[in-house]
Amino acid sequence: MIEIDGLSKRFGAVDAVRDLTFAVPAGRVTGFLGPNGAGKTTTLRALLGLVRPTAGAALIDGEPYQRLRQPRRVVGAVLEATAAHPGRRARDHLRVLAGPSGAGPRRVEEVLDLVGLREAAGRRVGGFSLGMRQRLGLAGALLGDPRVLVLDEPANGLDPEGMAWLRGLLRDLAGEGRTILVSSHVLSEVAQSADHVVIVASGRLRYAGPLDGLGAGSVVLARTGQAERLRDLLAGHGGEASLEAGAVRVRGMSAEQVGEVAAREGIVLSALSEEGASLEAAFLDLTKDVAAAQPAGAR
Ligand SMILES: Nc1ncnc2c1ncn2[C@@H]1O[C@H](COP(=O)(O)OP(=O)(O)OP(=O)(O)O)[C@@H](O)[C@H]1O
Repeated sequence: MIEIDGLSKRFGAVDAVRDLTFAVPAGRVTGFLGPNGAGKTTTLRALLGLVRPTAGAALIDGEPYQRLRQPRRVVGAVLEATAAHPGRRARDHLRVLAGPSGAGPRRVEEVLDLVGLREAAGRRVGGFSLGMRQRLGLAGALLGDPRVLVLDEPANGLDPEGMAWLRGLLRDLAGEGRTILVSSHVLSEVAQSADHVVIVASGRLRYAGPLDGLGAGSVVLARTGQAERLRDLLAGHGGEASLEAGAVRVRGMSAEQVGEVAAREGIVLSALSEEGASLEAAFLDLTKDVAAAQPAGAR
């Protein structure tokens, strides 16, 4: 179980993460999503004790990373796929890593099998493709057989077959009751394996919950000369309504319900439409103000 509790991190003038709170449940794959610069890597680094929070805490099984007794058995992480020495052979790289995690040579062979690198185990890492380095990083993270897995953009460099393999592996690992947090800036990448998502933008939380709750509820657009009045009425009926160029945009109500409220109140509608919100559209909607809000060169 991972808990991010009121986490903030400031780098000079940049608020990389602002008062972020969410939990990552065990037994599921959780996608950690947000556009570039949203604060995902900073959050993951705080979770692994690599960044000191300005405020708040990032906890694994109730403890900050520094206080875990056997950290490599509790959490496995891949933050950068290129961390291995290029001159070292894949198997040797894992054997060196295995030392501190207490894993023996047999475990090294097991993780090589798990990530599909057995054939390439005797080759130097410098000649590996990005996808192979991702697999090697994952093998290293799995050495200690950790209950919690934290992966930063693990799909980078994987071909479609590699992505399908990764999805299967993550699902299997979650099925064993592990806590799996996977970051990505592309929703479609995690949508097929994650059942839970956390979305951040500009360092702030935008959504945390089940993936199917994200696209749930389509958006209704009602065009009328009395947009402000309709908006206020709909808000009174539990709809989340906002004005948009002579129209009211509504979440949380069907087109039929919006039409009924308008008819009852004698408001004439010139158009009424309902857009089924796709996951991608919901994601873009939740993060849309970011590009405009972020000064050029902030990254
Ligand atoms: N060590 C640092 N020093 C200064 N600023 C930093 C540092 N690390 C991150 N930042 C800034 O904090 C913000 C959040 O960065 P972060 O890398 O956490 O985002 P991200 O969501 O992981 O983005 P990406 O998907 O591009 O990796 C960015 O504006 C970034 O420039």
